[in-house]
Amino acid sequence: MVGFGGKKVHQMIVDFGGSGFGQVAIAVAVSFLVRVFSAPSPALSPDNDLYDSLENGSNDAEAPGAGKVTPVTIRWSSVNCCLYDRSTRTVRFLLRNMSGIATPGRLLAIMGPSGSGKTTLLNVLAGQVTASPRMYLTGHVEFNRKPASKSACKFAYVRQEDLFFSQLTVRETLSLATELQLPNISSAEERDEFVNNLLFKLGLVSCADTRVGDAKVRGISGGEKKRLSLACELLASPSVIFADEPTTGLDAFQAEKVMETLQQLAQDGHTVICSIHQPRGSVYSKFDDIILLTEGSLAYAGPAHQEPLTYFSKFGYQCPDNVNPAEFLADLISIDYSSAHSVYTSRKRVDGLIQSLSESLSRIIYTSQINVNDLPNVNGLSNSRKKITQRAVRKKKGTWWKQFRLLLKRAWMQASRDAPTNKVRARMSIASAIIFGSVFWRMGNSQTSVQDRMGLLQVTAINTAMAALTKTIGVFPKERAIVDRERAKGSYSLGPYLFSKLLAELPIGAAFPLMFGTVLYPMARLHPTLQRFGKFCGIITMESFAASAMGLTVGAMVPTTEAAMAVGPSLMTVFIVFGGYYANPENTPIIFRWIPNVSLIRWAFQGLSINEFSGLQFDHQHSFDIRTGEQALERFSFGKSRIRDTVIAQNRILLFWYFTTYLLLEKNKPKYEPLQIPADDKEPIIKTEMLHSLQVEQIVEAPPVGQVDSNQPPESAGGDLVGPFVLEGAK
Ligand SMILES: Nc1ncnc2c1ncn2[C@@H]1O[C@H](COP(=O)(O)OP(=O)(O)OP(=O)(O)O)[C@@H](O)[C@H]1O
Repeated sequence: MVGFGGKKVHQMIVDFGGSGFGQVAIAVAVSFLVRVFSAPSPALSPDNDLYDSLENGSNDAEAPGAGKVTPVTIRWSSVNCCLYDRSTRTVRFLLRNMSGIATPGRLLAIMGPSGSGKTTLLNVLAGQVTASPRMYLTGHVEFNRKPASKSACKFAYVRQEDLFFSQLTVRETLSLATELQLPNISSAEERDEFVNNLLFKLGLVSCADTRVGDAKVRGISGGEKKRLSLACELLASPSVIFADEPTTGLDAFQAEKVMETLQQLAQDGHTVICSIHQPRGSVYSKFDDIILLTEGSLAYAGPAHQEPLTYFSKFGYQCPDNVNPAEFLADLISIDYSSAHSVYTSRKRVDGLIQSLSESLSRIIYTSQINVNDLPNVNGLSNSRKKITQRAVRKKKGTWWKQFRLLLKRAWMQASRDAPTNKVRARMSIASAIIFGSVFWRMGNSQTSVQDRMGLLQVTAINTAMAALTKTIGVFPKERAIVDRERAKGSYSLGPYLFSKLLAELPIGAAFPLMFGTVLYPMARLHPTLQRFGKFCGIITMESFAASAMGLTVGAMVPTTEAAMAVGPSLMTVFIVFGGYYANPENTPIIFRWIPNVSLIRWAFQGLSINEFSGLQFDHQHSFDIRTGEQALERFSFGKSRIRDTVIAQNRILLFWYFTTYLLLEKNKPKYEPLQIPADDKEPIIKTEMLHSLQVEQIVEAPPVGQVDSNQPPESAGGDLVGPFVLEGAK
């Protein structure tokens, strides 16, 4: 049997496990530690096949950091995405009969009004449609003529929301991401050169040493954040780059810079697909191909520039001179909701365009072939990068310790540099100590001081726990989104992440309870010895960490900060009620009697009480008066307890919450909807369970394609259609 601190493990279990909870906590803690200390676990990847295959690598794909860009052509056809609405019992088509192609070396923009399905299409192509029982996805998506589920190519997905650790500089962000994702670049010089090249390529040199920043502290600009997102995604040398509305929220200059970067990446051999709402003229001119979407259907797909204008002019829609083509196209495919008449006419126009395109797509003319040999096969990241990549890069993640070291460094930078948050926490700790100290000013040894002391120790336990809990749930859901993204890339495992987080936050997390104790202790004149003061601070520090760990669990359980803010304090209220002061468990129904054993407030209160009351003498007049601190402890059923019990219990609780966080993060990792192969390409399939609850006529299509008045000129355009699509390979 393994010895632990001079004791046998089984003996410790017996010691801890006086209660059932003790044994369960030991069991989960041991399995947690076993898991955490075991060899690095495989990267966690989303549950879809495409992602799995990307993660596992294949013959075609290079290992991370390989630097070579394998040219990838993406084709998709008959893609339908339906959403079932239980309340109205209708099915809505978010995407209807989508087909298209994206080729290496070209920048494809998906344009359309808000809600037209741009992000949904991008997600389908990236295999990242969030799984939902109400969603159904059918169609074919191929990467280099292999079904997406079987192909293996590396792709990057730059999402609308840029998420970073706000206290790191641009260079530090990239450097740490490089170390985590490309552990085989071991020399610091090589890594620096690699990062410098990325900074140069993405136009981030001028802000390389600026902190990313957040809402509290201004950092780099929105455009620079977007380019930093791109730089982080480029580390893995992706063949395909998806960018969801990369210009949203940026001014015209920044938007242009971002689009210039994407254009450059396309010219370097990547297949670049971005969604964009309504670009200005100079941005539009950078697109090689465009897809126009309206209400989930295709209105145009093919080359950009003049071609769409020529195409629509055949239906009588001429783009006036000096009008931004992107604005003209956006207006053409939008429904005008300003009046009933405008809705009618614009819908008729849009339906006609959709109908015309769906007819012409069945006769697609493949006018050009992309010769992949003409494309640069290395994405221009400099000779050093090529040099680095010529080495066989086999390993995907660093060792457990390397991951731990890097994550610890990052967590420490984030925690120690966050001056605004730390200042607020310090002020709050001191302010609450002053308030409590003023209320319980210089307590004496009278009989009434027994109650005062108990009250003060209880509010101290509650205040410490609430402060730590709210701080954690305020920031963790956002951090979790970053961690989910990084883990999906296979950068690291959960064990080193959680461990490094705990360790990095120890010194700073301990500072605030210490400040609180230093101010409160003399003000309230608690048990006046240095040793008791040390124990007081130790107990509340430990409680603060246990409450933080509980905050992590709440943050991992619910999707947003708002939800966490609702759940966390409610859960804590239960522990407050059973905190040792308000309710005596022996008087509560038997089903609640276990709660005090898991209440971090109760354990803190118990420890603080023992620390305070042991050895105290009280003034007394009557025989029933409390004479000693020990008698006071007896009244609260703490007579036989020791401070050691608190220490053990708080550690047990902390481990329990960390373990639960681990499980929840594993369980709640993003899951994606698989793409079903349609039985009949012409008809979208609807999940059987949806059909069971539907009348056929209740299937609503958005938009109703083909209900067009044949007398109207644009919709009647017939045999002379220009096949707007340029697809590779067919003749
Ligand atoms: N998981 C989902 N559940 C419910 N509705 C959804 C879901 N995904 C997409 N939708 C709906 O599908 C439509 C298309 O959404 P999508 O985000 O693809 O549009 P978009 O063109 O990217 O819009 P925007 O330009 O405003 O970002 C929207 O009406 C959206 O509400």
